[in-house]
Amino acid sequence: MEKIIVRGGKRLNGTVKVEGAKNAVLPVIAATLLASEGKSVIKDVPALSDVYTINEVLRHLNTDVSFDGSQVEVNASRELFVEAPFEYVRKMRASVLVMGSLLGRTGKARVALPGGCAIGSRPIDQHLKGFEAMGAKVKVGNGFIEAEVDGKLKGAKIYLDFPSVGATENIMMAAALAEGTTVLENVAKEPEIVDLANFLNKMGGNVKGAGTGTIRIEGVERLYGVEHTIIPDRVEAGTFMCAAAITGGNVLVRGAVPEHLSSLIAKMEEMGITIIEEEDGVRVIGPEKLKAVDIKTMPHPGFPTDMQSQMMSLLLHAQGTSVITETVFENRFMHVEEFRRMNADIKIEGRSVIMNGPASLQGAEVAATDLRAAAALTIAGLVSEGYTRVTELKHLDRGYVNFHGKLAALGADIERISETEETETTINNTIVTDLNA
Ligand SMILES: CC(=O)N[C@H]1[C@@H](OP(=O)(O)OP(=O)(O)OC[C@H]2O[C@@H](n3ccc(=O)[nH]c3=O)[C@H](O)[C@@H]2O)O[C@H](CO)[C@@H](O)[C@@H]1O
Ligand SMILES: C=C(OP(=O)(O)O)C(=O)O
Repeated sequence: MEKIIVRGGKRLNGTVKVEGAKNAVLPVIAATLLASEGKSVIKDVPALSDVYTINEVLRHLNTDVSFDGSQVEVNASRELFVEAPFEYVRKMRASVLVMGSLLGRTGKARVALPGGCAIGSRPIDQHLKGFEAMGAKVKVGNGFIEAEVDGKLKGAKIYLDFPSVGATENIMMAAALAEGTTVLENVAKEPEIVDLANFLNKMGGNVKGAGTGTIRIEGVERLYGVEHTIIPDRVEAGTFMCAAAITGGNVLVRGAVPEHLSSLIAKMEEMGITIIEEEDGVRVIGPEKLKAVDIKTMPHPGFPTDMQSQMMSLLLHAQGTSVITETVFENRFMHVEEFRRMNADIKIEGRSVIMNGPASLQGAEVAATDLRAAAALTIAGLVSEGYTRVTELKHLDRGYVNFHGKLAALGADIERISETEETETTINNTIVTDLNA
């Protein structure tokens, strides 16, 4: 097992470059299944475990997929298999995103039921409602969801009960090859939805309105493999912005797109952090003291739930009482107990967390409960007394490429080691005193 060891007290300075967005690349790779002719070439793909998983799912569906660490190429021109088994869906819930493409292209999909996860129960009823409205018969049994349509899916008017990102994407992909027009209302407006729509349109699709509350998809006969570059990861960018700010540092987050980060930037400015939009990214200059603020997570353009735990680290370090209310997922506070292990003054009340800062954070061994918690605990470690060890890094690797390396390049005192290395270091008595501090 590996862990990150970080010693607090260093200011971050310099430039960090963000990768392509995990939450954009996963649906785009799923959408390559729609191309019955030609090869899809996807650029700026981050080397994340989730990308390896979705590539495996596609290979299992009878496509040829190559990945050189930054570019994915998919040839989906052969007849597709239609089943995504539990071994993939268990590893990564976003595997359900192949359902819309499979249904649109072949008229059939069989995907293992995703089940709950550490941040909530995460049902997919809105995805299925959309497929049914387009004429698919949906059956759930033996741990699988099966959807099938006689002939082709038919365009329909679909209203989502909640602007679900995954449901919007899955239905867009299914509708791209349906007969007629689909009008999808109350949809998610995230930048990743716009990236998917751009990809579908390049493939020969006809998708309008992505980024607004209503998306209109005119089904087409056929889609083709094309080249596409993934948008920068706004959550990775936001994570480094928090890391820079908490240390009172001065960091240029290269590739960060300010329009994708407007709610985070607004909150950071309220906290007294200087944000400068530069030509190639966003510069963050942390103040000596951070001001407390309240935050409520919401669908885009509201404050993103995927930045909630990193912001919690920052607010624990701020002067005064802050409240974070989580409205997107019903159980995304598992990291609160881990922050308590670091001496945080923090309590949960219903869907809110109340923090009294500034906490005198202390290094401790803490376990990541999801990918953003892994980053958040590391960020808290940057300003904690002594050493913080973050374990369960399989979560971190789902969403961050070389996280510790990028922080180290900015001046953090941080390394990633295996358990055995720590024992050896301890035996060699190099940092043993500090590690036990
Ligand atoms: C791979 C990817 O892009 N993941 C992102 C995506 O997840 P994901 O697409 O799973 O998130 P959704 O927007 O679908 O989920 C938001 C809320 O809607 C609920 N819901 C969703 C679908 C449904 O059919 N029924 C239902 O009740 C969920 O349980 C959750 O409470 O958007 C989330 C919300 O911004 C982000 O945190 C994730 O990082
Ligand atoms: C919750 C997240 O991702 P996923 O939907 O893939 O679990 C995330 O990226 O923070």
